[in-house]
Amino acid sequence: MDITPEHLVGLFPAPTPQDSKYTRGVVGLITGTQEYPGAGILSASAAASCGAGYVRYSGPPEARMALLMNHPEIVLSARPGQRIDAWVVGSGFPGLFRTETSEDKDRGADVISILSSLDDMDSFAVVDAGALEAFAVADFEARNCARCVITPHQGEVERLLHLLGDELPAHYPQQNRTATALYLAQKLGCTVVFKGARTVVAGADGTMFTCPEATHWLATAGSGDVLAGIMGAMIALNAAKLQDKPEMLSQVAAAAVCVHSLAAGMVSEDIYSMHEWLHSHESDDFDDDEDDFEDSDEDAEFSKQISELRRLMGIPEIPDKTDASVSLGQGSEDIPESSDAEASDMPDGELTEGHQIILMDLIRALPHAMLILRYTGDDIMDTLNPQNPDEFGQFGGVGGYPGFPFRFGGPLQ
Ligand SMILES: NC(=O)C1=CN([C@@H]2O[C@H](COP(=O)(O)OP(=O)(O)OC[C@H]3O[C@@H](n4cnc5c(N)ncnc54)[C@H](O)[C@@H]3O)[C@@H](O)[C@H]2O)[C@@H](O)CC1
Ligand SMILES: Nc1ncnc2c1ncn2[C@@H]1O[C@H](COP(=O)(O)OP(=O)(O)O)[C@@H](O)[C@H]1O
Repeated sequence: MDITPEHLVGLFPAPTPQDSKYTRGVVGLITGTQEYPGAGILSASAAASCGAGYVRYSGPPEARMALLMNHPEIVLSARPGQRIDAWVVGSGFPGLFRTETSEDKDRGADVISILSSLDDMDSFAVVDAGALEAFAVADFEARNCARCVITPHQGEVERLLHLLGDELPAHYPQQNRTATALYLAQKLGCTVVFKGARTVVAGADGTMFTCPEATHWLATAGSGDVLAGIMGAMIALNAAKLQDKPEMLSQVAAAAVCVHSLAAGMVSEDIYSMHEWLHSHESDDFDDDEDDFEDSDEDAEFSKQISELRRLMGIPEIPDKTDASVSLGQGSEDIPESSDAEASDMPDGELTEGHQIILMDLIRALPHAMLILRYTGDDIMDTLNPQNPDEFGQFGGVGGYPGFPFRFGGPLQ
């Protein structure tokens, strides 16, 4: 099924008086190696910026130093046996046992140990990049696999199948990504996030989610590491729910893909598809009680945040199709020329209360995810408009977003 905006509702719970840093999701990351310290920085920054209550990190000294400078809230130790809701392992590992330093090799061994004890520790894991090898070397029990989300790209799917001494059955068309993801999910008994322009997510129980096609500006080194961190944080935030309903793991993984892709759309200003997606699924569930939003301070704050997000998303400009095609940047050439019939198909720029609730959830995660993507996305920005870098002046509002933390050297320009 398509993942819809409604699937994101409730996945970013706001803190309550009963909460502590431990109840708001503890993420542990073993990511980054001497060769790829950046993957550690990107994944851990993403996890810390996506609302997790507590982030612990283990990686090479360069990554630890950068994280200390930019995210002093991250604790620089993550080991087997610690109480962690969601692990993120493997980003920046060329392979668990093909790392260069003895420290990295020790961390590879830690990854195996962690993945082997997920069920005993009530933990979940996002298994990325080099850690995918664990499935070939360790004899995981099904109960542990069920707690894993693996995040391979095409090359890693092929490599993993090769390591497993397997190949796709002949009747699986090479290009059928959905069938491939499902095959792997059922073979390994885990959730598979098969990354690509249109990422597909398959649960071992046969659940399938297709995510909206992401902006192609995401095709840049490091964006998968950011996704792993966002996903770890979202799983940790929802760990209590997932203990009761483990079948939700594929939904949370797919929702993380959406947050990543929405943030990338905003960062690259390729926002037309995101806008369309948010408007593509009307929800009747929220329309009944219009008084909910009236006459309260929360209402005022809510409206302020919604207006800000609408502004960032360019929503006010959408009703005028001509303006929209000018302002939305890459992808806007797909918007058809004006005609009454086509105009009626355009989003009308109005948000229903259902949409507003969804956006409220997104507001909690997106600005932070955007910042992380901005950090990885210097190349995106440079490539996007090499002639006129000042064009991004209009995006300066992002830097001034309420509560937006100015990390990594200040606001966006
Ligand atoms: N700054 C950093 O620290 C970066 C770290 N990275 C991490 O470093 C590790 C290795 O990344 P590399 O970029 O060296 O190699 P990859 O693991 O991305 O690629 C390994 C092999 O897979 C193939 N491949 C990659 N993407 C493919 C696709 N979409 N379809 C088909 N084949 C594909 C490549 O040709 C290559 O042979 C990964 O763990 C990754 O998480 C990368 O994210 C790059 C940036
Ligand atoms: N052409 C594309 N269009 C949209 N999204 C893409 C495209 N190519 C890659 N992506 C997304 O970018 C991310 C790349 O991750 P990955 O391949 O692991 O790269 P890296 O290891 O360098 O981080 C994934 O989330 C993937 O879905």
